[in-house]
Amino acid sequence: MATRMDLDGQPIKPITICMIGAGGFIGSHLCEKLMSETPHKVLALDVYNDKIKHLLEPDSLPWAGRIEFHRINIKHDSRLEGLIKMADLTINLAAICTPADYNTRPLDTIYSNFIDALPVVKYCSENNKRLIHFSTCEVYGKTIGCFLPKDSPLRQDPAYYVLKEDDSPCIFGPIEKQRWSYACAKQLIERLIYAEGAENGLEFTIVRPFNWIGPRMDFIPGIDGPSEGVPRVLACFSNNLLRGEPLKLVDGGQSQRTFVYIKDAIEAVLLMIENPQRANGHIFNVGNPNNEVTVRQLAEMMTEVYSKVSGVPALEKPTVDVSSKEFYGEGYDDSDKRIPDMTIINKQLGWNPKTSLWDLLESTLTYQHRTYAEAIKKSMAKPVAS
Ligand SMILES: NC(=O)c1ccc[n+]([C@@H]2O[C@H](COP(=O)([O-])OP(=O)(O)OC[C@H]3O[C@@H](n4cnc5c(N)ncnc54)[C@H](O)[C@@H]3O)[C@@H](O)[C@H]2O)c1
Ligand SMILES: O=c1ccn([C@@H]2O[C@H](COP(=O)(O)OP(=O)(O)O[C@H]3OC[C@@H](O)[C@H](O)[C@H]3O)[C@@H](O)[C@H]2O)c(=O)[nH]1
Repeated sequence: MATRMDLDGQPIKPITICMIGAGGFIGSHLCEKLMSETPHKVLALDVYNDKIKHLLEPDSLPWAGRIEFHRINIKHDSRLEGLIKMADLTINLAAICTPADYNTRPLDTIYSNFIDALPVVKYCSENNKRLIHFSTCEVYGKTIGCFLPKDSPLRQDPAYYVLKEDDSPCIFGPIEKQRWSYACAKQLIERLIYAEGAENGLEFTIVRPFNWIGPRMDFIPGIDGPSEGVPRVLACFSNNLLRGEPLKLVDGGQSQRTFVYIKDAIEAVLLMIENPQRANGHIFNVGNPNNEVTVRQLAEMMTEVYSKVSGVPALEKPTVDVSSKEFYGEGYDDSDKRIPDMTIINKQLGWNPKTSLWDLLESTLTYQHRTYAEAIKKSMAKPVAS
């Protein structure tokens, strides 16, 4: 492998990375990238490893010996500090991060996103280890614009909706809207990491992902996850399409999101890993401001793309409305609009997303169809036990 150079033309030394939550959606793509394109070593920590099995076996893989899986629940495992000490850099991805859990399992959500992340921050700070922590775009909460009258022309002004790391406020709903338990826990851990940097010199980078999507995201209920489970929107809509059911639009599907292809976003993370002098002390939005749609438009586009890649004609009525109370239960609330400002990541790392929403849906839904269509067909053919 040729020596890799950083953005300042300096050779990059191979490092050891302790990756917590390496078996999840983002972790699996990051491990794949690090193994196939870099000389770095990964200590992969998670309670599951299904999504990285293809990187761990067999022993003949070109990167054998550079990735080690440790089945660890960071809530209670004394091996955590030792593994952080063995590494040059820790990346913490571990979290409960599906909205269906925020209002129905608020305690688990708060513990997972704040309490369980505390020892990781502490061990990094005490042992002078660099930390890349995964936060979320949800820390911005709602836009200022959504509080303006519906017909206010200011709603069209980017100053009222574009989300900037060093400028935008974090606006959450009332405590009884437990949806915000996740955003609030993430905000507090960000503040703690920032304070460790300010008071104790911790070298940190905080990542705020804006709806990264692609293959291996979450699970398909009843196939590789619980039948009653509610994953994030990509997997919910994929599941509906695979089963030939209408896609459920929560509260009319009016909320807006920007989606970025996981493979584009992983490039940004690699730049952070390999350019510490440019990434340390920063909070980065990582998203694609050009890929904005309402959830309704996302449903329509996914329906069209799925029909193209699978050859299965779309339903006459491809969507159905459902209330958030019915779909998520009491205490749900929503972010209205999420457009990332890209100034800081552009300036520090020169990163820009590349893939259009149509293209990323085409490759992702091709993957979903290939991976799940047969299994769904079989499961639907089975008689239901009475
Ligand atoms: N995917 C996105 O668009 C997105 C958006 C915003 C924020 N994030 C953040 O990025 C991170 C990764 O997200 P993801 O999409 O890969 O989610 P994911 O659920 O696929 O991955 C999280 C992984 O952490 C592991 N984990 C959770 N608790 C653990 C524990 N106690 N001990 C060990 N492992 C544990 C899980 O088993 C899982 O494999 C999360 O912190 C999430 O909040 C993701
Ligand atoms: O079947 C569905 C699922 C979801 N939705 C809607 O689709 C939108 C997106 O839902 P997602 O499940 O992807 O989750 P959100 O974008 O709201 O939050 C996510 O954002 C950033 C991360 O921190 C987390 O991964 C998650 O909190 C929401 O408005 C939701 O109400 C539907 O209309 N139908």
